Amino acid sequence: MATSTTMSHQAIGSVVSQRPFKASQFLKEPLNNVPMKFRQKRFKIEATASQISVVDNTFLSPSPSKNKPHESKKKSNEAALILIRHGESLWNEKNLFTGCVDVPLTQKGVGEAIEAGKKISNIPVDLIFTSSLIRAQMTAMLAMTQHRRKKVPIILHNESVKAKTWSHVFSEETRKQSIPVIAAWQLNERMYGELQGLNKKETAERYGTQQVHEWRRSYEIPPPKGESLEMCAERAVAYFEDNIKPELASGNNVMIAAHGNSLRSIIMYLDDLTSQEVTTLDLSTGVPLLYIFKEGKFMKRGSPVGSTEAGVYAYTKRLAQYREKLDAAATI
Ligand SMILES: O=C(O)[C@H](O)COP(=O)(O)O
Repeated sequence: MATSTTMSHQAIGSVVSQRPFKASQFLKEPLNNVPMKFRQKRFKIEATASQISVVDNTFLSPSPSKNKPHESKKKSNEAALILIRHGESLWNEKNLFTGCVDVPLTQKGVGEAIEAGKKISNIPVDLIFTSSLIRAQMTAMLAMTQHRRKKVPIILHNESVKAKTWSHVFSEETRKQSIPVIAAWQLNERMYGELQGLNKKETAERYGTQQVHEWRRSYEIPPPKGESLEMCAERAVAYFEDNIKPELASGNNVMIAAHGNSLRSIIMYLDDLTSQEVTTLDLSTGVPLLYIFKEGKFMKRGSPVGSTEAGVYAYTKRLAQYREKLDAAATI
């Protein structure tokens, strides 16, 4: 790995990962299931005895004394996974390379997040993962305002013992009506290096369209002093494997609100795309994608194709039942 790569990862880590975020129950699965391309350079993330899971919170557990909150949960044979790229940001609007610069949504982006929320309003969500960047967090929160289940998304603060203790919720009933939101820097946009803040069109005029296209869409080629998609995948896919997949395997339905490139790397992993195929994968802002995780496999159930909900997703039997329950509750 090039020196600049290592430095860029360290730089990101030192800024945003001062928090404890692992627990023994979520530490790595064997690497056997991880494709070779992600295996070799996988991040080594160690836990200390005092560290806790990203989801180690009593939200999903009836008893705060239990260390493994999910063990008591009835295992389901399938779980929904929703991926959403954030809505338009102020720098998307200005056509600037953004990367890890923390820029909020435009008004259009707010609208896109709300529309995305309408499209997933009948899909169950037990847990939300976002990047540490505000545009992804705004998108997740705005989308959830549209959800028919009306649970309250609550950001977990596990960065220190005090932050965790002071944000504790003491009512089990209230916890049941909440959705834990876990913010993770590993889901951040790729670090765009020395392109951050530059205009995309002007950069293409200066360095050539082909060069800029390779920086933006190739798998291996990093932008100057930034992360290639491959480097972005090292942390985003490792985080997915270590923290999100076990939740899906436990039957928890998960939404991830993140970024064009961190999600491209995760989709490459889910769909088993080659480094060539991923070059043509481009995600629109604010468009949710649905996967079903079943028997260890991810099945893409589609993305919105029209404004009518029936055309949005191919429902599974379980999702259809969830939808029926929401309809029944609405008519009481
Ligand atoms: O960081 C950015 O500039 C965008 O969010 C993603 O940009 P890209 O489409 O150039 O990868």
